[in-house]
Amino acid sequence: MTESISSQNAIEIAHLSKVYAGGKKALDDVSLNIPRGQIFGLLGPNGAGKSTLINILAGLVNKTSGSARIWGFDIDVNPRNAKNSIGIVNQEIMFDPFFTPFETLENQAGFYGVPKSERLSMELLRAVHLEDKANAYARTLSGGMKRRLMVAKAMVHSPPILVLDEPTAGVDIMLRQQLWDYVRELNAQGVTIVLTTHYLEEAEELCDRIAIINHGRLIANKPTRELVDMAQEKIVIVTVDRDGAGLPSHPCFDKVEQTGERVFSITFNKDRANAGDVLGAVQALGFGIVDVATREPDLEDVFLNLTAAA
Ligand SMILES: Nc1ncnc2c1ncn2[C@@H]1O[C@H](COP(=O)(O)OP(=O)(O)OP(=O)(O)O)[C@@H](O)[C@H]1O
Repeated sequence: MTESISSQNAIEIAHLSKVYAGGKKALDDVSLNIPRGQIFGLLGPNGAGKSTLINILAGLVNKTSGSARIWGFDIDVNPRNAKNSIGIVNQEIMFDPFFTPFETLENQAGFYGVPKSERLSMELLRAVHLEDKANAYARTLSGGMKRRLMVAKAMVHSPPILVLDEPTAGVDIMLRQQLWDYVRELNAQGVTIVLTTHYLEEAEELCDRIAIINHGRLIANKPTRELVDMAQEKIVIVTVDRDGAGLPSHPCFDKVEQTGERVFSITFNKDRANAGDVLGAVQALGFGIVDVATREPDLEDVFLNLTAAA
């Protein structure tokens, strides 16, 4: 494979648009660079366009306009090299149920032209904790096992980029953790990981950088920490010293919720007030404060704010 000389980016997407037959605009002028060596999260609500983007990179959907380069290879000019540079785990589970996991990986390696002596089928099965199922029929595997087999299948040609489209949907928590351990391990070995997930907590924990797509448009693309810091809302939870008909409104409060007996969860905007202002306001309304806790905003808050505003 001719090594690309172009840049430090694993994937470069410029002005990518997709209009499906029937007129649905699934991607609208998306430009996005995914740096090499990262775990990159692509988030967005249902129908935002994430799968369309990934399927264009996989060569499964034709773009309407724009360009994309994978490991420096333009998907139009050099489709074969582009395809060889990426392994994709789709949302749907796709393999022949009559082959064993070992045969499934061997067949896939053959499809990519990997010589027999260079195949890694058993190593891959071991890595995804399926070595004891190597010779079972794939149709007898559980949902979580099938998904892990899909990940192994995407890695048979040792691509420098692994894309996981909702890889943990329907996978229980323990297996999800094992899958992420493997993904982290691959990343530590230098594989660039791109994943879409609905689990914001997971994205926050795993990803170096996160892009958010909404209605086919890119609405954010930042290091995870910066994105989380964008949350404008903060929450103070106060326990007051007496029963009342609830806390009256106050200019400092964006939202007040009673979450327990004498316990109120008060949301405020960190640009307009601080926790001291909020507590002062509670006291000024005639309540004594017995206890205080704060909750930091997380990615879910940012996500909801951004997608609601867009
Ligand atoms: N083959 C198709 N023909 C017409 N419209 C399509 C097709 N595939 C997807 N769409 C539409 O394009 C939009 C984007 O869909 P896409 O599957 O890319 O979103 P997504 O972000 O992956 O959603 P999800 O998280 O639910 O998988 C949706 O409105 C969808 O209905």
